[in-house]
Amino acid sequence: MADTVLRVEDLSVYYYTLRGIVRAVEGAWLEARRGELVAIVGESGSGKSTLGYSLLRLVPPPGRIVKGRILVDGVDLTELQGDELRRARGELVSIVFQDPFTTLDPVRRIGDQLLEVLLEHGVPEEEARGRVPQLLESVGLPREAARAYPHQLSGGQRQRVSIAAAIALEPRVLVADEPTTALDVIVQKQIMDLLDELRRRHGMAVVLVTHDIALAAERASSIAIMYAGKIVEQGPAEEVLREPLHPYTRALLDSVPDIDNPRWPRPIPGQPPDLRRPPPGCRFAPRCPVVMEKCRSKEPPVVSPRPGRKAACWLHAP
Ligand SMILES: Nc1ncnc2c1ncn2[C@@H]1O[C@H](COP(=O)(O)OP(=O)(O)OP(=O)(O)O)[C@@H](O)[C@H]1O
Ligand code: NI
Repeated sequence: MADTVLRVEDLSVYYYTLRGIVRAVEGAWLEARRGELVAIVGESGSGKSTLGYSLLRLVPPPGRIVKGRILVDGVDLTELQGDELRRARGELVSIVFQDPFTTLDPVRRIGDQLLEVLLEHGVPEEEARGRVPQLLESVGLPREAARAYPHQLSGGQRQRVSIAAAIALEPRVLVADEPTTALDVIVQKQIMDLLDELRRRHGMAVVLVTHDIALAAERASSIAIMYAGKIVEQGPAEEVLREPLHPYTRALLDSVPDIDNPRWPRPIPGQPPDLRRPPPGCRFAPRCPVVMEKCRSKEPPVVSPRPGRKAACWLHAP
């Protein structure tokens, strides 16, 4: 599609630990269109953050991208090096973390930190100085916040500053890894509202990494479901939630309390696999209520049984 700004193709990311190779992301695929919010949803340890960091080539050691392509506006990030990569981080794709201190330096004033982001990307000094107050205002902070140190701000205000830093260069894609998990509910809503507003204003795609399917349901236009390192399904949010294609998506939906669903939440039986020794075939096969013989030996292909929807499941494969 013409307005696709992010396309992840066949991406695998492994951690080479002393105790074995953790196949944290395997053959992942993902798409985001201009201005849309894509939520990556999955249980803890399913590889959501690893996938999110990969989009900036920021996988921490001993992690490494072992294969695949990450196309942002047609530029393959996996091929960039040095200065090109540094420029792409910020100008093409940027990230907001759960803990704003990951981005903010506790001993430097907010304004200086934002200024530095602009200067590092070649914005002339005078222009950059003029942009700092605008940036603060665009994230709902007073321009006086420039003189503050991070510890003088509340958690929500600090998250606004890290969002300001992330959008300073107007990236095409903003990855937000559990950006509101550390905040109380009211502030959580304000930060999500801010992300929505910035996304609409700049036409930027937001990739929201979250374990919270209710948050995804409320905010996302598109949902990608991740299980044990694999994207198992992606499609328009309402369709995925109303009529999931993958048995894991259904199990995940049944496992969360839902006021519209009179049934008691049913936890998914069994445990996710050890990613050092994932099962052959479909990784969900050992827990799947509708497993078939071939699921245990052959990896399901990614198919598109309906326009706009994709799933990796033998139920829908020819
Ligand atoms: N630095 C690391 N070294 C080794 N293994 C790692 C490292 N970081 C993550 N992993 C492993 O990679 C897998 C995916 O982890 P990841 O943090 O990406 O999952 P997640 O879906 O973001 O989980 P959570 O919801 O708990 O944040 C897990 O098995 C995890 O133990
Ligand atoms: Ni995570």
